[in-house]
Amino acid sequence: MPDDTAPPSPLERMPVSILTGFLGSGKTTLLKALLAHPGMNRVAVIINEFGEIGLDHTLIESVDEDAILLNSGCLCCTVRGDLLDTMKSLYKRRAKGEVADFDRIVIETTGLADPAPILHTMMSDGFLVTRFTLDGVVTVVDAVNAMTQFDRQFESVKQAAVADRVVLTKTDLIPEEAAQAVEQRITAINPAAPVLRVISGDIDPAELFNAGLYNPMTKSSDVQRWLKEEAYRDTEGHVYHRPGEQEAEDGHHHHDHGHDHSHDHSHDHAHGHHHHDVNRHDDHIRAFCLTFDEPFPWNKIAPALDMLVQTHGANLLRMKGILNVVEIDQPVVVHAVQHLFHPPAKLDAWPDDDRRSKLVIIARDMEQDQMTRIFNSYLALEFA
Ligand SMILES: Nc1nc2c(ncn2[C@@H]2O[C@H](COP(=O)(O)OP(=O)(O)OP(=O)(O)O)[C@@H](O)[C@H]2O)c(=O)[nH]1
Repeated sequence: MPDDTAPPSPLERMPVSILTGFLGSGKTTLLKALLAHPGMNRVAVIINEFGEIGLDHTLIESVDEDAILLNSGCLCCTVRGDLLDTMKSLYKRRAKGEVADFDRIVIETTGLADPAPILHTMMSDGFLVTRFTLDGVVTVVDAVNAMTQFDRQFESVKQAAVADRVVLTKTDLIPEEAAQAVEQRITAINPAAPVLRVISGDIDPAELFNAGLYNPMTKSSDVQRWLKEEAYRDTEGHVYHRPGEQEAEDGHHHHDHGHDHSHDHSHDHAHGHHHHDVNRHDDHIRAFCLTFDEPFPWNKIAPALDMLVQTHGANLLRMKGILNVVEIDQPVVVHAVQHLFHPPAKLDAWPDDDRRSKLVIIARDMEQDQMTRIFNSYLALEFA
């Protein structure tokens, strides 16, 4: 009996594109616009969400039922096994004709994801490497917030550094000189990647995809170091913020572990070291969902959200929500990225029977109960 999942010839390997970028940078907006192009109907999308509910799933209205939402945590850490399994199973089901045919996979990572482990997975798993080819990494950078993010969030620097293409969004919201300064900074991090200015996802998919084989040798040296670090971290599990780690004159980290961990991947998930890796990017980051049973009067919810963003914007990395508003028949969707609050938008219909308002928040140094208290106090305020 022929094996219909046998590896194809190298040139027939299926391209996989990684879409990454910091929280709220515009990945979903870009993907939604890309999927509307005629040539993009044979794409399988894998979306990962960070948090209790995958709100993006409801926000990407045009994704068909073959789109896949992994919802068990952050793609680069806890969902890693699932990602491999998902890609394998998708490939096999396609070969058997059980799912719609597709000829490309796009993986949209959570905004907090460190893409390096995903890249490493793609390059080191035997099944994947013989069936898929990593077409390229598209990193979406938000021109409004990029400078602050590069200063404060090392992940955003990593995301820019691994990019094959950088999509610079929201340049419509800042002066030209500011946009150029961001472009220069991205180019300094990643001299090889073209920086494409894209307003609200308006770009031809051909400019982003078919970027050629992903080759770590063409990346800047930092990326190579990170990938090696990832391979090392895979087997050790607790390397990254090791106390006592020294930065040597040659710029490399020295770890005083005294023996080589890089040879053995076989125990990768077999021991307990990975457990504390869950959402470890930053121990100060919390993702949670606030749920509200009763519809909000608009003159309560609008000022409360505004105050939240004004007073806690620096720690409010990302907020998005679906709101049930008394005066409005349709659900209202809100987004905030730190201090930047995007205009609320009405959805045509609720995604399901659940009519509760939900706010998904990714915050730094704020616990859910603290956020709930603050938000409730803002809701209780009387405005003239
Ligand atoms: N003005 C302007 N707004 C944009 C542009 N691109 C995206 N946005 C807005 O930015 C907000 C966040 O965009 P999303 O596409 O949800 O960002 P994301 O990267 O998917 O967010 P996460 O899934 O939370 O990581 C939305 O309100 C978009 O409408 C742009 O080029 N210009």
